[in-house]
Amino acid sequence: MIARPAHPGESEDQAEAMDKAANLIEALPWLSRFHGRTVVVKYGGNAMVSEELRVRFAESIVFLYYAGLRPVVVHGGGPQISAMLDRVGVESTFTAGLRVTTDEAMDVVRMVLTGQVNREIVGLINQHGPFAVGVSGEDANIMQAERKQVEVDGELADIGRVGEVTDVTPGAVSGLIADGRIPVISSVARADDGGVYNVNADTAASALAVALGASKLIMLTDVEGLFADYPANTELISRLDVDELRALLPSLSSGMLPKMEACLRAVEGGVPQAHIIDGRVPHSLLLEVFTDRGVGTMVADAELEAALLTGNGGHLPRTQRHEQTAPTSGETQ
Ligand SMILES: Nc1ncnc2c1ncn2[C@@H]1O[C@H](COP(=O)(O)OP(=O)(O)O)[C@@H](O)[C@H]1O
Ligand SMILES: CC(=O)N[C@@H](CCC(=O)OP(=O)(O)O)C(=O)O
Repeated sequence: MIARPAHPGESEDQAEAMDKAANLIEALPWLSRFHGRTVVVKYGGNAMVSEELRVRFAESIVFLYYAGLRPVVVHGGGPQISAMLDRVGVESTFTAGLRVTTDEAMDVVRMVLTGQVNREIVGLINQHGPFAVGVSGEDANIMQAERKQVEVDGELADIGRVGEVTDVTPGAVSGLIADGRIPVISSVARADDGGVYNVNADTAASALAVALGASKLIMLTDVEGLFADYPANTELISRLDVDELRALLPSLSSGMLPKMEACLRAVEGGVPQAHIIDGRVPHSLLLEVFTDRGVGTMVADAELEAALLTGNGGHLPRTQRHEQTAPTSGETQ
């Protein structure tokens, strides 16, 4: 199928070939900008619900790798954990978008994330070559955590074995990257007392992106991006800066709260761009990295972003491509 009618004197085959070439060459400035850069990709459980999506995701990661970027995958698996908890008859609830994790539930979380989901992602990537190495956030003390305290209606609530990342030791991950591998990391961490903690995968990805000095954090989920006034209004917010995001945070709920907090922390921690994209769209990752329009919601720091793009002939379409700005918090709920 061709994207435009053939010009006079041009065959449909020629028109199709020209379109393909134009699509490829559109990637050139982005290839040059992100060559050799570390990109942390958070793969959410809702974006891995079909075999087709998982296979396409692995292809996108390998494409980034061959294109000269250094992808690091940090994955969740919330729906997969919930399904296993159901199967073994352990109840679980969520508070502020986080799973209340009993000791019993923690065993299941660890088994599903590190033993099942991690293995599957590694296996799919390695269909293309010996690239992916799976690790848990516990390995080599990559992620250390302490028990997280959450405030609910002005009171501190105990949500069990949920970890707040206190420290990231990225050496083992950097070593894998330097060895030409693609690290695939599950969001489980250990605390000083030796206890194992369940870390929200958005939070884990953000902490790793900061510690690795990543150029981008990209989170795949099951919506187009951040909606202005969910669920009443599903108008996509394409771009927002950290001040706009700070103002918006108190109005956010469920899964989007940890996600947007994670974006904020990443950008505050020096990552120039953090994105929420629709993981249900095959290869949305490639559309985000390699096309001028991008997709989803981008949180960016203008100064860091300009520095990231410096040295590329002053061509800054990425700062202009997300034209819509965020509403103020008063407009959102
Ligand atoms: N403002 C919002 N914009 C978009 N999605 C929202 C918003 N508020 C809550 N959500 C919910 O957040 C979900 C994504 O978070 P989550 O289920 O934790 O995904 P993942 O498993 O990918 O981390 C969406 O499916 C949607 O139901
Ligand atoms: C504390 C907490 O909520 N941990 C998450 C970890 C997995 C995760 O974050 O998975 P998604 O990215 O698919 O949501 C959980 O138990 O579901």
